[in-house]
Amino acid sequence: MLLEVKSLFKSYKQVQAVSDVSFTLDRGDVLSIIGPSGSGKSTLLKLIANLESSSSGDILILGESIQGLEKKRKQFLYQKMGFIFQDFALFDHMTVKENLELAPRLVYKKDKNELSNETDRLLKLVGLLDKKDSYPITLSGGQKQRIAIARALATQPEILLFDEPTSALDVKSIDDLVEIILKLKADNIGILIVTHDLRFAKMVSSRLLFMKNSSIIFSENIQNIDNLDGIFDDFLK
Ligand SMILES: Nc1ncnc2c1ncn2[C@@H]1O[C@H](COP(=O)(O)OP(=O)(O)OP(=O)(O)O)[C@@H](O)[C@H]1O
Repeated sequence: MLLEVKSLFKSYKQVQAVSDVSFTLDRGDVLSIIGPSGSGKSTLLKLIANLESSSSGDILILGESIQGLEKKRKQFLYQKMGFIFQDFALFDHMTVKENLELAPRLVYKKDKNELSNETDRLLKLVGLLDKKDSYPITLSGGQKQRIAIARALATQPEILLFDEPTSALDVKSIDDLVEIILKLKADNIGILIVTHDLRFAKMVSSRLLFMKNSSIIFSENIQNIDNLDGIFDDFLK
């Protein structure tokens, strides 16, 4: 199992943001967490990405609990996880190539040739090899996101986390994103997506988790969901 979330809780003073959330993510799974605003989706993603600490519960990466681990082992496990932020978080003063090569250069100490070959491979995967020497400011929202995906892949993660990936995209860019996610799924990467976008979730997911009032109230494999829109209408009531 790539990722296992066990009875996770998070509260902020009076607010219970995440209550008793459990699920698993396996290789080649695309899991979308859907829910109304304030239901706890972003908090859950932050807990998984180690950007916030939980009040209780456990997270296992590649079968290993992250609790009480020594720093190096924890770092190693978190390197298995790539995060694509809603605002993409690219470094504007660096070219696309420099953005992609920063982390692998620091983490894996690869030489220039190796880095350059890997950069070309990743940029081909996201269809943007011709933007290698461009600066992020010259790219469209959809292109920035594809670069953010390539950058996340540069450290060879097995799990990818996406926060609201379609929020800044036009229809064509969403179609491109769907294609990339399905390629990554076929490469056996486990993908967790937080989204409001049911149409998109339907196109990429193998399983949907519906979150409401800080808990997962319903989880179903996509092939078992016939009338998705009907379910969602009921769910939002
Ligand atoms: N840093 C914080 N301090 C206090 N309360 C917070 C904090 N972050 C989130 N919350 C609260 O936790 C609850 C869940 O918020 P969260 O952002 O996880 O929801 P969400 O489902 O991601 O919403 P949206 O779809 O609008 O982004 C909300 O009531 C929110 O106000």
